[in-house]
Amino acid sequence: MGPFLESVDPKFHKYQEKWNSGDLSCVSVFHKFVVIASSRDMARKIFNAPTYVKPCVTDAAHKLLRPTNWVFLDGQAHADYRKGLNGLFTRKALELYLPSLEEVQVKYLETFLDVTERNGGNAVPFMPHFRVLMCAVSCRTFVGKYMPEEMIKKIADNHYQITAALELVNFPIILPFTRTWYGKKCADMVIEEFTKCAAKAKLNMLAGGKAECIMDAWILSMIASEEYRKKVAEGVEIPQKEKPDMLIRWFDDVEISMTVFTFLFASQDASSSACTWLFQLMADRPDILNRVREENLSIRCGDRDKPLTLNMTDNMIYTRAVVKETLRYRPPVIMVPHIAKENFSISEHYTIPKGSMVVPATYPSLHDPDVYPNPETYDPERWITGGAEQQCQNWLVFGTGPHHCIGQNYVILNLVALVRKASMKLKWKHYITPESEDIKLFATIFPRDDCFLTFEKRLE
Ligand code: HEM
Repeated sequence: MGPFLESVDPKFHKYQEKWNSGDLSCVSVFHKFVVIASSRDMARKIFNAPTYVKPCVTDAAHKLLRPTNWVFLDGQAHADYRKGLNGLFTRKALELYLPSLEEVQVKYLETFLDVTERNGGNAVPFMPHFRVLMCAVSCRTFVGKYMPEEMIKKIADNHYQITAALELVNFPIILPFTRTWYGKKCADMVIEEFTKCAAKAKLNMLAGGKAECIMDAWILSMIASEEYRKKVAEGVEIPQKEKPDMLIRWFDDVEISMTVFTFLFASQDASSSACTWLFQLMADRPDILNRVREENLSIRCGDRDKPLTLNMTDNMIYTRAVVKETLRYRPPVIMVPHIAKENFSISEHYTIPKGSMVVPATYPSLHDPDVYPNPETYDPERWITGGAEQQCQNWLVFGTGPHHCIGQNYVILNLVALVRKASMKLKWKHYITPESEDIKLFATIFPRDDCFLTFEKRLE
């Protein structure tokens, strides 16, 4: 029962103890045998062993995301489905979403001023506000303006319940009024909302509307594939250059909704975690924040309101280093649960039994002193003049192998754009408490005190 209670209320230092106990360690939780891999090589072996393991997120995820969801596909079926989604995260696609992303960031950053004012200038925990900001940015990027504004706060709040339902190992059936039960209700609500958005997006794209979000881009790609197939069936000669890059089938509204929901599900906690640490670290290190601000003013020739382009972000060397160092120093996803489909001989001495949960950890690789000297020091410079950029094997922030994070370029863009905008528009102060540096686990990691901040407008 002890390990089960620990998995319901996980403690970061308990995981650290496990990682430090050896490359592989194990624990029995309730009805599951769990193997934890802490070294870089063991973790990579698991991420790259699709014949033996598949991701299982957590027990409850199947119930919440629904068993037919694409993320539970395995092997070739997964690779094929994913190929149809890759186009939604290319440079060309990100360029489409960038103006809306910036617009939402500006709007929600301004609400931070109201929060401080409403609280009489006193610091309050900002983690919940960062969650709303990230939810708003994600929703606009994923489903555009098809979703009413008032739904955003509701979805952010509901998503919190979904995350709460995702203990590593849950009671096997959903009992009424438990966290899993509330989580399932919330997930169903979001899927229903996104289904309505898919229907609206189809109407808009079929009427020749301009693509502004992921749903639009995906539907345009479906339309292009349908038109191509129709022409081929009619015997029309089509030059190779007019053939769509990727031919995909027509997806119904619920399928679109469930897939886009996986993007929200995968991004909401991790992005909120990264955002919270980013604001905390920047407040604690004004020297670094000033450099970010100076870099951005120089790139936009002193015009704080010049719209952002991808070319500009390519030149934000220091700002990108700040984001990468934040993700290394406080990686939002510290482990990625998998399930063993077969007996898996992970080393000469040990075979993981079929049916076990197998959990590669990312944190130890990202804090390996041989690879990132002084790993407990937050030092963006290591990405510029140090050798951090070359240490690809240890960069497990977004996993690796067939299920590596599909949203990584998008989220780095989002964070770069955010810290850049905030550095030019706002000043913020961190009220350090004894728990500010403690790591709290809530699916991802957060400062235990939820980050007490105040914001004021930057006038110069
Ligand atoms: C800081 C933010 C994020 C972090 C740290 C993060 C991290 C991860 C990690 C560690 C995995 C597992 C990779 C593996 O098994 O090898 C993953 C998978 C995934 N992520 Fe992210 N992620 C972030 C943001 C996002 C965003 C914004 C999206 C959506 C746009 C997204 C979509 C996904 C999806 C769909 C998967 C599953 C991919 C598959 O199974 O093929 N993530 N992410």
